[in-house]
Amino acid sequence: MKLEESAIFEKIPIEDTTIENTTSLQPIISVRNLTKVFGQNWERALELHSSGRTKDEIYEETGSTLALDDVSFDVIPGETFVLMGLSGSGKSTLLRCINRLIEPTEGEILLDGEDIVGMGQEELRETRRSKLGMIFQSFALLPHKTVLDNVAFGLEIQGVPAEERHTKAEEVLQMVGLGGYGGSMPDELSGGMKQRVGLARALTSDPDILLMDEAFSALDPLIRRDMQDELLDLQQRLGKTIIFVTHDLDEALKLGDRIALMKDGAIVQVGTPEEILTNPENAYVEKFVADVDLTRVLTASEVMRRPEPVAQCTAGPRVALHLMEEHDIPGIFVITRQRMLRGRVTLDAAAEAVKKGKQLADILITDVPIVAPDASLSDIISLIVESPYPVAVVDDTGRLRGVISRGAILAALARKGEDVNATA
Ligand SMILES: Nc1ncnc2c1ncn2[C@@H]1O[C@H](COP(=O)(O)OP(=O)(O)OP(=O)(O)O)[C@@H](O)[C@H]1O
Repeated sequence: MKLEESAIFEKIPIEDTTIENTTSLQPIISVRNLTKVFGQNWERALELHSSGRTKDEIYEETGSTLALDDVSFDVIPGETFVLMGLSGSGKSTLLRCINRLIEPTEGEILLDGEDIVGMGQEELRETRRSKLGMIFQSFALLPHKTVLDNVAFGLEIQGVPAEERHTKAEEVLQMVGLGGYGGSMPDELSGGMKQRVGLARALTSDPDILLMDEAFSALDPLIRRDMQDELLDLQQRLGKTIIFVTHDLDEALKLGDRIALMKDGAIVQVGTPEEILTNPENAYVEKFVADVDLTRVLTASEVMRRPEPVAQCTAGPRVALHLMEEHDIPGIFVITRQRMLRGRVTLDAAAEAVKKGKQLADILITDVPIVAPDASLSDIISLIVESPYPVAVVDDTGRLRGVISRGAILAALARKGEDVNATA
């Protein structure tokens, strides 16, 4: 009898929580065949490229650098899309082409269907202002202005009156956890706080898209982790589309709904963190992800068993006992009519209850450990190992999504390990 089978449930419609619904949405950004050559001799560089020369050969002959090589991808509204790759792979160039801080050599970048590459200066300025916010690694704060004025600077340039822009700036400072710091000067702040100011500044004009270039790379590891959590939280609250550049795989796996891995100016794979890890499309990706600790990537929802039948708490001990005997299992979870998890009943306790005429409620074990579907395995593994019973995975509306036992963890790790090895 397997421990993970000790839960039976009524058929609960399982809603897939992946981004499957969003794939039918129109992309907010579509990059098509984007190429960037730095240097005068770009036409010759492109000729050499189409005749099969490498980036280094092209540079040797022309002095020009092929920084982006026919890049195409879509970004879906509300997702965090991470551009990841080693130094020099073209991440920053790609990000800066999106707001045209760098002019692409060839290709299209559609923002909500409009090609930013073809825009004139006025239209470009308006698009940048209303749709795009940028956050830099170096914070790029104005040292002689207060935090409030730094945050309000974009609005000041647009001619927004002082009172209105300060009210807005104060509001976004609150949003990033810096309420009350408006009067401080940038050099009075820690690195993490400075980057919060950078984030606030980008949010003042309420852009749809945030472009973040190695935004947390200059921060100490602990502060960096805090900022990543803060960004995930903000993202959940505000639903912005984020394009996030990083060379750090852990950061990419933590923040990305999808990740594009870049090499020599080209995208070598786009996929969810799980896809990149468990299904690397080529040897380069495989090598890139070889040392990843799977427990930090897998979440509770990927390891849990999806529940099948449920015992309602109105059912009584006789029904519970019947279900357990019928399915040859030692225990069941019990839920209310609203599908909230109430607790767990063991076979022995149910038999006892029937004998003594007790009710189901009298024998419920209610301190069943509960974890959230998106909890990482590394955070919950000790809880699961120490729990005498399977742990319940419950979403934030209280719905029981599944159960995890010790065996399920080992099975999931073995499965993922096999998947990774099978592609080797
Ligand atoms: N202004 C420039 N002039 C000439 N070459 C450039 C320029 N900016 C970038 N490059 C070159 O383009 C290529 C891609 O650089 P890019 O900065 O986009 O890479 P990256 O992946 O962001 O790396 P890093 O993390 O080091 O910034 C590199 O070969 C780089 O040397």
